[in-house]
Amino acid sequence: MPLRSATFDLDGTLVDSIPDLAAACHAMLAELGQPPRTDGDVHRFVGKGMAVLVERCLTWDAAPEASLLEAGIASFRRHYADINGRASTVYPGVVEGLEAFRALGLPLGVVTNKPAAFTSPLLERMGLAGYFEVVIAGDTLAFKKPRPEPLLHACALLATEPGLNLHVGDSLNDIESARAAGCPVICVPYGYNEGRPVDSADCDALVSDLVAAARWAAGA
Ligand SMILES: O=C(O)COP(=O)(O)O
Repeated sequence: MPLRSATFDLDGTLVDSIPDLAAACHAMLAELGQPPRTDGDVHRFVGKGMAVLVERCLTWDAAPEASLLEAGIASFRRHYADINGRASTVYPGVVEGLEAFRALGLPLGVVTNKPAAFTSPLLERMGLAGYFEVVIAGDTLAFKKPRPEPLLHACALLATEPGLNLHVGDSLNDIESARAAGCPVICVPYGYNEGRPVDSADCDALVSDLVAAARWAAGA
């Protein structure tokens, strides 16, 4: 059966947001007088939403105290609101790929673990907002990827069945969420997978970029 819609992960799939996420982490840690992290650490820590990113930055021998974590989240929010989109870039092939998906007549959505307060501003600043009919952020629902709910909600809003919605992501969070929701899922290899290379065995296909993803969708 031909596909009826497609959804996309944001960080690591559409946009390389590590420079801004890392800058906000550096500013937060400095403000709280905590040991610094490298950009490489932040690259490994991104994936399960903002609170987990901050918690991982603050975890050395043990998890941070609740009050420190709370202060870290508040500080990160303030800094990232300022920085979000400044040094982030759209990956090569994304605009051409989204145009190709659109040419297939598929309505498109974003399903990200990024909080809503940062998702729409980033899509706007990157010039991508107009491609998407539906945006499900990390705090739109009570559950994030790898739970299936965000993708199921996107499918309902896109008026499609999960089995006919292709999800395109960069990580095991995307793959597990799609598998649990019953969506076909393909991955790009250039994003963030919490420090591991994404494995072609786990998804329906590993494609070099979104142009190749649209070619795969056309043949599905
Ligand atoms: O905010 C995160 O942790 C990751 O966001 P993503 O789901 O767009 O990769």
